Amino acid sequence: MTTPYYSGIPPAPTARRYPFSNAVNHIPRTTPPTKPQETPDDKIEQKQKEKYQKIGEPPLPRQNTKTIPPSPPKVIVDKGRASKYARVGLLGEGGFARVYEVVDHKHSRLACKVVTKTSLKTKKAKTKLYAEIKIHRALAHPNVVRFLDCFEDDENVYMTIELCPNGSLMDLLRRRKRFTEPEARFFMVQLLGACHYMHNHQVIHRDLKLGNLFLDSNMNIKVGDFGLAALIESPGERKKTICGTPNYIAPEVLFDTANGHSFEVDIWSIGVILYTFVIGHPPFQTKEVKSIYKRIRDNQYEFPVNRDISDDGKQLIQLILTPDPQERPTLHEILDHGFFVGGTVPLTLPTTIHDIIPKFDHITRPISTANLAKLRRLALLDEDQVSTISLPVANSTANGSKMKGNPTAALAQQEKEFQQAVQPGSPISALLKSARQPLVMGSGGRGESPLYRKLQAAAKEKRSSPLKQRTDALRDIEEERSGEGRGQKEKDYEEVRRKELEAQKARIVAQMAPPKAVTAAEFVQTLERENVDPIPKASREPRDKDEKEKTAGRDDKSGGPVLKVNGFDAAAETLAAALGLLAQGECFSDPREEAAMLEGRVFIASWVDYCNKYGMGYALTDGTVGVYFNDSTSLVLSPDKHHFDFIESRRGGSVYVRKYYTVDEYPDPELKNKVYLLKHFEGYIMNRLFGDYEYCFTDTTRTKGMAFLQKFLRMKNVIVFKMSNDTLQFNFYDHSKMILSSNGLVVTHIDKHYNMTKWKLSEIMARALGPKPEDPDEAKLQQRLVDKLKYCKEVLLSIRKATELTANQGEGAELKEVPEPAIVPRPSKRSAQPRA
Ligand SMILES: Nc1ncnc2c1ncn2[C@@H]1O[C@H](COP(=O)(O)OP(=O)(O)OP(=O)(O)O)[C@@H](O)[C@H]1O
Repeated sequence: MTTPYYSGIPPAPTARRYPFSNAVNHIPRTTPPTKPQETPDDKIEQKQKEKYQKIGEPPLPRQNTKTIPPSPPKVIVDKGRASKYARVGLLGEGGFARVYEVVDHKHSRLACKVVTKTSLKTKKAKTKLYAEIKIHRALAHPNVVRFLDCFEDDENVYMTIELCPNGSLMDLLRRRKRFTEPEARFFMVQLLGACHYMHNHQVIHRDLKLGNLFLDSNMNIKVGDFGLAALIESPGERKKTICGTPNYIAPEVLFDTANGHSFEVDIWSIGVILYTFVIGHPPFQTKEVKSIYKRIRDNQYEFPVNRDISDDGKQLIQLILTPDPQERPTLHEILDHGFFVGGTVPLTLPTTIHDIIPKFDHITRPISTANLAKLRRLALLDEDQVSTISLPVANSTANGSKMKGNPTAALAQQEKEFQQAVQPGSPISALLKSARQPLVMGSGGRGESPLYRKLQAAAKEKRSSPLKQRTDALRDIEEERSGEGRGQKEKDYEEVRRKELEAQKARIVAQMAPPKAVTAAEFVQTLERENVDPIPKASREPRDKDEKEKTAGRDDKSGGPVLKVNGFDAAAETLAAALGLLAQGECFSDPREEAAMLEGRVFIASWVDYCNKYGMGYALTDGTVGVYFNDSTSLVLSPDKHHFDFIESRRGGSVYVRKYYTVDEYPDPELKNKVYLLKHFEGYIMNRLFGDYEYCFTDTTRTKGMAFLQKFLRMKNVIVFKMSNDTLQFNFYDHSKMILSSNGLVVTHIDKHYNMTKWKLSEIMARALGPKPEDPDEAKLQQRLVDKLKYCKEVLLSIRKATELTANQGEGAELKEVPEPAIVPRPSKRSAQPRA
């Protein structure tokens, strides 16, 4: 960590984020002007720039000179292909482009990068665009943002690319502060896979950083932004351009300009990224760019003592952040490090990691080993083919004809076209035409570079591996070459995910469910046949004095704490306050919201109403299954299916007493029938109702104190559940749901297609007060959220009124006479049947 490899004073920071001068082999090596770009480092750099300007030092790498471009048309038309894209929302903005979500004629959601033609006047801007199209469109890997097409109209150039709806890892890190090591392993394997693919195809990314790692809908990494990427044309070729983002730049880029740099710069950035994942900020970060460079030169960084990082993790970071590029580990050496092979590796990550620190206690060592192997395969890490002539995909010209002649002639032709296309005044169409030509490389590959040798050695090792493994790999490579590979990989990925989830579900069901899934009618028949009449209609007599004393307020196997119940009032008041302010044009806010956002994960995922005989059964999102029996007692089975809590309400539902047992051992024989029913409910719900929703997970760490249903109430448009965790859930009969947690401060909305969004109440109110979103879907959702909140408030106020009227009449299903609120959010198009 403190071994300086480069000596001397760091050069004046003339390092500019050249987008392209060395990015493609046949592009001129002139120094383009600086490029405006937004990154998390910009603030620091801007300040630093001002300072340098005052003291007469050279400018910093990038400048912020942003102008707001006009919006592209609502319907973007690719005249050449007669395709249309409806613009539905702005995803983000860089220094170079604005990125929109668009929908094509097949209703596929894509991202569309829009660059205004007015910003493409300079040779530098044209060069960057050329590089981005040329290199990016030639790459096809499951962990690289897919480049789809590019076209122009009078105002703009458009690049359609794969949509990454979960933002970038920088956004995620900002929310989460840092990631757990299992998450870091998952992300790293995918990043290593993408990098392995790029390097095998002679591409150096040169700007790997959290802001350029995007997340698809399944939280898989997709490397994007190839504006600084470069091709290594001939063996041992070194790049000389100083480029990158300060925190992530390798020392040889800054301090060894004479020798230049190569693939190892990406490996350095991977080390910075790993450190950032687990520590929460980049290793060399300081307020001033100059001191970042100094720290990079001196290899000066440390592991904060208050961060819990494994020895393997530390060691791997130290190995990667080796100043001498030749000493850095290869991508495979990184993967084979103990950090990966000895640690917990999840196969997938849930989208809930945006807000919640995931737990991986259920992943055993053998599962981790299997997951790592699967992840490696899915990231194509075990394929070592080295491309020396041309990249795949770009094998036809813009007009569809095949590239003819030898590579040298083709290269010369491209160079000529490029030179003409980037001249000031030359039309953008000429640039695009040239950029869409297949990417042609000089012959020779990377035969003499150390990295190439290492890759060859790895490939040789692979060739000597067992026949089947080799055959599988070859088959995959074949698929990839035939153009179906990528689709197939994605299918494989989905398949693995599906199988994993099915296996998980099967494991749970196998433990407790009856051997055969029963239909609702069979279920009732079975109980009748076996003469089970487990639920006394009247509440059970209170336990004897001794038992009460033994159990009340205790938190051990036989007795639990007395729980106090909050009514519906708190949420009603919160909503009334927020909506009242909204009516007056003012915005609601509450300082507790931030912390409250971490709550609200556990709610009802599925339910079944057998109140005509036994009670209400339900499964929670964390894997808990409960039954709220007609006698107002409840049994809740833990997600590990081995423990249960028995809960009785006292004093008309104002307190609850909870006792903890295991399904094999409980003292009260009277519980036998209820446990029997609980198991049946569990089998029924898990087999037939419980879905593979993104918001569901299995919290096997919770073996007692599970959340439980306290009250429920059916109304014309909705069934309302009140949970013990201060959550109120409104399930509308069109299958949409509103979940109010932390007494209404956090609102979770699930639409009828099971898409979940989670909001602070103040966020919804602020949006309602702001301008109407351009995106019609977003505007619709915004209105719907406010309407539904109004409805929920009316329901809660009605309940309060009814409760006052029927005071002392009991709880839960007894509250039948609640008047229907006057306003109804949206009439249900489907039949008013609950899910059961
Ligand atoms: N494929 C994508 N899916 C979803 N959002 C994206 C995608 N690509 C980019 N974005 C969003 O758009 C923003 C700008 O994109 P990007 O960084 O590629 O633009 P740029 O102008 O080329 O950047 P730079 O200034 O680094 O050159 C990103 O920060 C991200 O929020």
